[in-house]
Amino acid sequence: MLEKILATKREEISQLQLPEKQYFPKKSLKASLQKTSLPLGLIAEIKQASPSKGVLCETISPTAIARVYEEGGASAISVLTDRTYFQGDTAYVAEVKKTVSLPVLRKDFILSPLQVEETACIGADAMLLIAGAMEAKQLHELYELAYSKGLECLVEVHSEEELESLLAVFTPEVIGINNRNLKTFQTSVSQTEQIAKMVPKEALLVSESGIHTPDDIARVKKAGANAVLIGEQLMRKDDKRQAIIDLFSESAINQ
Ligand SMILES: O=C(O)c1ccccc1NCC(=O)[C@H](O)[C@H](O)COP(=O)(O)O
Repeated sequence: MLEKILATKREEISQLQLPEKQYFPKKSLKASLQKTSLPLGLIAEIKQASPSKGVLCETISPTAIARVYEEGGASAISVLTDRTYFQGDTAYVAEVKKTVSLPVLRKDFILSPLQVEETACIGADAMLLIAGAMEAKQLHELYELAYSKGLECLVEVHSEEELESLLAVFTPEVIGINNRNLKTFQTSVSQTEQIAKMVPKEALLVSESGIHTPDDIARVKKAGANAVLIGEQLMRKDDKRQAIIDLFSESAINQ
């Protein structure tokens, strides 16, 4: 699946024109995740559809969702900007930035320096880089370019091998372990439990995908995660604020 998405993305990049630059106060993803009021940091995701689950919500208001996520205690908002597979939009980033004071992570398949430029133009604070999408050396170049433009990166791995290749080149400040197998689409927090041991202590660790219960959160926290990235579980709920309260119930997580 990742190959199919990346092929579409390469096609889009060949047509990409930079939008007008949007200016917003910068917010640090890493700092915000470190000073959470919840038992661990929460990157709450705005995602209308996905390749694995199809359409999650017929219509969405990214600004209304972002406001509720902020009220619920999220540390950052992840905004899907890919249109083809996730029904996202690059315009959502600025809309969310105008609405909340949290850092905004642009979630897309970033493969080229031009997309890094675009990410800075649309007003994001941070962007995703996927280790499985390119060589570690190329990822490092995009990472350095992003930081030179004031953007932080969430660097995502799906396996021990990917993390090993990455660490041979550099140690990202924020590392995500994605619990979703991109071939089968199955998710399991045991991915985080397995790979977290290899994450250097100086990196901030985010467990991503397939987090649906307080027990999932308790397990990844115990494995060493500093934060979680949650999409579907929140997007499917009408009362997203209550959904955050239910997921992060202290007693369930700390038992
Ligand atoms: O969500 C998918 O189906 C998907 C398929 C292929 C590549 C990426 C995909 N998702 C991107 C994500 O990383 C998730 O949206 C994010 O981690 C949240 O996951 P979830 O809480 O399971 O919605």
